[in-house]
Amino acid sequence: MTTVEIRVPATSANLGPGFDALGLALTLHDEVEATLTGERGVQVTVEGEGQGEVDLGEGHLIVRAMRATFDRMGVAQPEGVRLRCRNRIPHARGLGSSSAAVCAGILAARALSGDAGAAFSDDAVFALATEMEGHPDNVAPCLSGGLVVAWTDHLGAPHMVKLVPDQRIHPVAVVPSARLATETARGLLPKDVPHKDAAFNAGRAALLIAALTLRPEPELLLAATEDRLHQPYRAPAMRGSADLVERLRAVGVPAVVSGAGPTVLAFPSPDTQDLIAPEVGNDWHIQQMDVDQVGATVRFPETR
Ligand SMILES: Nc1ncnc2c1ncn2[C@@H]1O[C@H](COP(=O)(O)OP(=O)(O)O)[C@@H](O)[C@H]1O
Ligand SMILES: N[C@@H](CCOP(=O)(O)O)C(=O)O
Repeated sequence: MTTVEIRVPATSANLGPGFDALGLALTLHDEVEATLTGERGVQVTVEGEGQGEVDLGEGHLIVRAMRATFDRMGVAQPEGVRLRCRNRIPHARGLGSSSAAVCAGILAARALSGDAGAAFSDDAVFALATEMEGHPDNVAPCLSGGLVVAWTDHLGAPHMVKLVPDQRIHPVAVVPSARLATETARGLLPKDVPHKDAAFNAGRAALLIAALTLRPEPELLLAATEDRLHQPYRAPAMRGSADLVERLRAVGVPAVVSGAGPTVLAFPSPDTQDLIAPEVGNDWHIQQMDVDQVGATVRFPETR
């Protein structure tokens, strides 16, 4: 039996104006222990988020990502796979749970594949994860940590540049009990947007990089986190999140919808961090985070 332990972070995509382009890795992690058992069949146990909800067989997202990776590497599918999942990233809240699961499966399969795994590059991992999950703005920070600019070239290949946010950036996630599937939220977007809104977002996204890495002052972050490309169109499906973003911004706390929502991500300063709780209702959970600078990790446990 060979076992590998994978740790993958939550991610917040878009960050307001950086729709499908910017993402931040957060210090909230899922842990997966993956074992090739040598016996036939798939065994999955889940503790925490998704327990009692996700498929425990071949339909489990991590199993599917492992299978896709063995196929892509040209490695025979193993007889048996056992997964022990300890999940902390809430599902369907805009914190990149599906991206974390896909990255965990691909990294596990690579680590368990000897020479074929060693030949499977980090770029190949990034490409397969993006192909499976669809959002390089989640996948890239999940794999690399930090603040990431991600894009896809004319051939469809994803690329990333990792940046280090200023040490004064301490994101706060405000997570509702309500869920919204990313696919549903994407369905609300229009086919075309006005040119002036695209220009508005281009300027704000560029400013956001400057504000997050060099000048994390509240006034700059407030301007830099404005968005006209996705949040307004998705607001009817997450009225509570849209209202909370508006209330937080009104009291001077830069706030955005995290990913496709409905979690709200805020960037308070030491002066404004106490202003968040009074704006938040009972069925929301406030989680103080930090930026995960490391990204996904792979570790072989010591054999006894
Ligand atoms: N750790 C996991 N194990 C199995 N399935 C998962 C895991 N994380 C996410 N998923 C699947 O992905 C779905 C959420 O994906 P999605 O709608 O893209 O939201 P999110 O913003 O959380 O990524 C879950 O409902 C579940 O089916
Ligand atoms: N850019 C994507 C990001 C989706 O992130 P998720 O964490 O909600 O899956 C989008 O906005 O659709």
